[in-house]
Amino acid sequence: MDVEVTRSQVGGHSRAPPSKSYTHRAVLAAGYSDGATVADPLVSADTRATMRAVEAFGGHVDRETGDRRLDVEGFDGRPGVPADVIDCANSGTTMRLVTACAALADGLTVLTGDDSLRSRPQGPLLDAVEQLGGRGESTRDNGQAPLVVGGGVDGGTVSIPGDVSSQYITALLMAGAVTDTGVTVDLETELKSAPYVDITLEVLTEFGIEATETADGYRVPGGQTYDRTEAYAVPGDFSSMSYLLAAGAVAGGDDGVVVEGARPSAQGDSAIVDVLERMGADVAWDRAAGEITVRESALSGIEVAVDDTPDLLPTIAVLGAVADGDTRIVDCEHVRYKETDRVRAMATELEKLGAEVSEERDTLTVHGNDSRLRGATVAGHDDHRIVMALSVAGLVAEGTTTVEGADHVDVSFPGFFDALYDLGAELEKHER
Ligand SMILES: O=C(O)C1=C[C@@H](OP(=O)(O)O)[C@@H](O)[C@H](O)C1
Ligand SMILES: C=C(OP(=O)(O)O)C(=O)O
Repeated sequence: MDVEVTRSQVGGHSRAPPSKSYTHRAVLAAGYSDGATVADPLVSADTRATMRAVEAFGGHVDRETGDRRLDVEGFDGRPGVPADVIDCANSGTTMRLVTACAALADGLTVLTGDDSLRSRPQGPLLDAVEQLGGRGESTRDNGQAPLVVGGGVDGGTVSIPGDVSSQYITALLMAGAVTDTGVTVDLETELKSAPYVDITLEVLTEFGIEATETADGYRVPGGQTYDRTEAYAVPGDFSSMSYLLAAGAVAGGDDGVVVEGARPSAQGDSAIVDVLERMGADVAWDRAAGEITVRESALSGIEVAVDDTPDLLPTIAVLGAVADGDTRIVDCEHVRYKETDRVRAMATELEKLGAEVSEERDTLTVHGNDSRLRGATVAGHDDHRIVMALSVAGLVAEGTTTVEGADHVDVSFPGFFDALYDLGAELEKHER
């Protein structure tokens, strides 16, 4: 599907979808337990991949209750050996979290995914599994999926880089809790995307699991049991919210956009509020009500480090393309290891819309541009975040912007275009 977005104003209330990161963790934590309910989950292509994995390990996810609740029967600590390969589709989180889980099983698990996921780095996590005495192999011997994992690991100490993906640490902590001796993770380099490990620690606590930060990394004691009696409620997703908030800041008029479901949580991507404020946007977060209001404002370029918030890069790049002066997005090398190289993809596509952009390995600079963005046909790079960010740019670009491959929003925000349309955006979907 392609989507044509015509320059238009937006306004009104919109509800943030539930958090992808919390949903993945809650569904898998429920899988490790003897059963639990996840309330207000995100049901999207990525979280469905994690549900499939829980089922492959011997659990069951009852989706009959619809989008409001998932009743998960667990595989009760140790996963069974799957009867078939596990297809993680486009979801890096699923592949990493499931790799460490599969290392607990007595037999072998084969994990694969789509073209994008089969090109993302898994090597450091496979090494970690081997350091724990398990088997962690890439079938092509290139550190990428398909993977073969197993060996019934029982705990130990691993050294792992912190600057490729925090999901490796999340994976090891979640699996480590049910090993005999626990897992100590020593970080070889500074941790990027650190707030995602905070999300993990929060969810682990909610499922009765103890894990702590140490001087060199993290430690989870073994012999623990995942347990949750009350339904676990998933908060709203700040990465998804960033597109709605950016839409309000660039095209929201005087009334602006109000995003509901913005309850404070461990999500680092709530930094989007601060970024908007620093760029000069009229933005206010009522934390008690869980509502963020943003009105259209003249924006100025700033420097933003995205070491903790990689998923905000496409949104900030679009804000930078509309702002006066340069926006420098620094500390962004790890954003190249996502569904696509998002630094390169945003540079390429914003240039098609008339923005001036320069790219270094660790920095993306969007130069202030007096002339307006102009509508063009842009590629979505089979990446939900690129599609959503470019669609927001389409709200301000002169004329019409066609975003190709727009169906990829299903990965994290299936209702994205409906939400934008309901806010008043002029857009048309075209099946290819
Ligand atoms: O753990 C998570 O839920 C995530 C961690 C981040 O990845 P990295 O840790 O690989 O940067 C983030 O980009 C991804 O969207 C979700
Ligand atoms: C990178 C992302 O997710 P994952 O790593 O789970 O594919 C994302 O949602 O932007």
